[in-house]
Amino acid sequence: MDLSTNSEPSQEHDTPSPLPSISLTLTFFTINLLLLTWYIIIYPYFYSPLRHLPRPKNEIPLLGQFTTPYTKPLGATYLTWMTQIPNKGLITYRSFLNQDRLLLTTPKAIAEVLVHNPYAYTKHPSERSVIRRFLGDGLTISEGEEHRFQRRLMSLVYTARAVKSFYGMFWRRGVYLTDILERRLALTRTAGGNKVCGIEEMNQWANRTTMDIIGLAALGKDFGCLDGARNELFEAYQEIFTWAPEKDVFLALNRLLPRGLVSWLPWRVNERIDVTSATLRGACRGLVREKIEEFARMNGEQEDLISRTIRGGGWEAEGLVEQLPTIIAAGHETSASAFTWTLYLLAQNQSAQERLRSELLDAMPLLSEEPTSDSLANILENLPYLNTVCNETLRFIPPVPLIRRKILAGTQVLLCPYAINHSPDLWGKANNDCGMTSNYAYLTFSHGPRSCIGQSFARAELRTLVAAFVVRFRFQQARPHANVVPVGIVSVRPKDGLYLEIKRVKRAE
Ligand code: HEM
Repeated sequence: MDLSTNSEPSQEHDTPSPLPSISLTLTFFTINLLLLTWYIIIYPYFYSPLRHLPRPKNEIPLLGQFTTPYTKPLGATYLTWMTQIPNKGLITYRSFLNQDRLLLTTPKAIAEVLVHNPYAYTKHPSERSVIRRFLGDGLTISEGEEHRFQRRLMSLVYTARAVKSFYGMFWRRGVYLTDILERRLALTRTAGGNKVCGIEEMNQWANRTTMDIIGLAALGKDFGCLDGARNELFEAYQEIFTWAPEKDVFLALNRLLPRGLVSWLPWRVNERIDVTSATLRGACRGLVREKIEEFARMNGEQEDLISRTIRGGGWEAEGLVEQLPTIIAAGHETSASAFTWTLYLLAQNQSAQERLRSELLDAMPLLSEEPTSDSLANILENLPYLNTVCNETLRFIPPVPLIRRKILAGTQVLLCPYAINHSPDLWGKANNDCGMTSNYAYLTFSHGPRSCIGQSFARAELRTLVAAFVVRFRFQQARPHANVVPVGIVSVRPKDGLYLEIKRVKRAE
């Protein structure tokens, strides 16, 4: 008996035919290929309603336009397009895999999105999901009625009166920073004999200062960052906001792939986000709990932002936990950026620095040893050159590089503060012709119901820190030929730091 022939039929029965699985796989690939062909080629080139709008030339098929070369300020490419491509308020371009983008270029277009229909143009879903992963459900990502409600409650807290009451604290922190730097200078002098100046990386000092300030303003709590105390909250924010190429890839993938998919990828960036956001949430939960207990103990008499918020009513403890990471993030990172870039521009322009110093030194006798918030506000808000320097820096290098909104099946609408703030059409073409032609020519703090709620706070903080620094130190760029490039995720920082050579201004001056 031939056993081998007997066994053959049973083998045929046991092994399933590969045909169904092959055809399933083929169907899967064909559907995906068709979908990709539709989204990447047919829709953008033949159906997109944006396809007839003005657009830049030299697009690379599938790769689209590269808008962030990292050798120029973020937004420089948009500015070039705005000045070179004739348009009536809208320029379109294709990004990676031919995703449509829409750049707004005129006051009318900006007003339509930010002021007339702010809730129709929602924040982009990918941006919201990334911010939610990092910072929770704060004001920056709420929409519609929920946003209106939260904004109304929070506006009661960021009043002009509240901001004025912080001037004394801003000043003390500014002076504290300069005291620390002066002590470091003294050490350099001892070590280096006659050396009378030192080199400091100012962006990290700016971050430490504004983090301590937001801790005191929001919670009445000194985070001790200027003293070099280890602070897990500060470290988590630094990790989030420090630019790295892989973070740009992460953000790009979030815009490209279905929401949630990127967070599944076994990738270091995902692991770090989980760790840092858990740290932030944990720390903020603890801080809110402490604050609520203190509020009850002290009959709600404190004047910090969270105490005022609790006093105003309308929030559950969990709601405050959701808001706090955003308040701290929005309240310190952008301010540090503004302070850093002001120092950078003053280091570039020594005559402006001297002029500012002399205005401040003339005003200083009016200040007592321990000036009150009211006296500081009265003096600093009325110094013309100080305010010009701060306004101009905020215009010239706006800390928030891009404002994004959504229309049409996820198409991104882009408003670029850098490009708008520099537009020759909106600011005049020649030096003697400069001046804002429209309120919307200044986009640093955005406009409308979603504009920066902390604008007055940020302006007061900046003018006070700049004043405290400039009266104490004369400074210049330590590496005069270094190309200091603004890069960033949420706000722009100098890519390789800002190294300043600082020198104590003589006391008699
Ligand atoms: C120079 C410093 C600052 C700049 C340039 C700045 C800029 C901006 C911009 C452009 C927006 C709109 C973003 C968008 O719509 O996508 C915004 C929103 C916001 N900012 Fe600021 N900001 C600064 C400082 C601050 C400070 C100090 C705080 C708080 C203490 C703050 C809190 C917020 C909040 C909570 C929002 C969200 C508002 C909403 O969606 O209703 N910002 N900021």
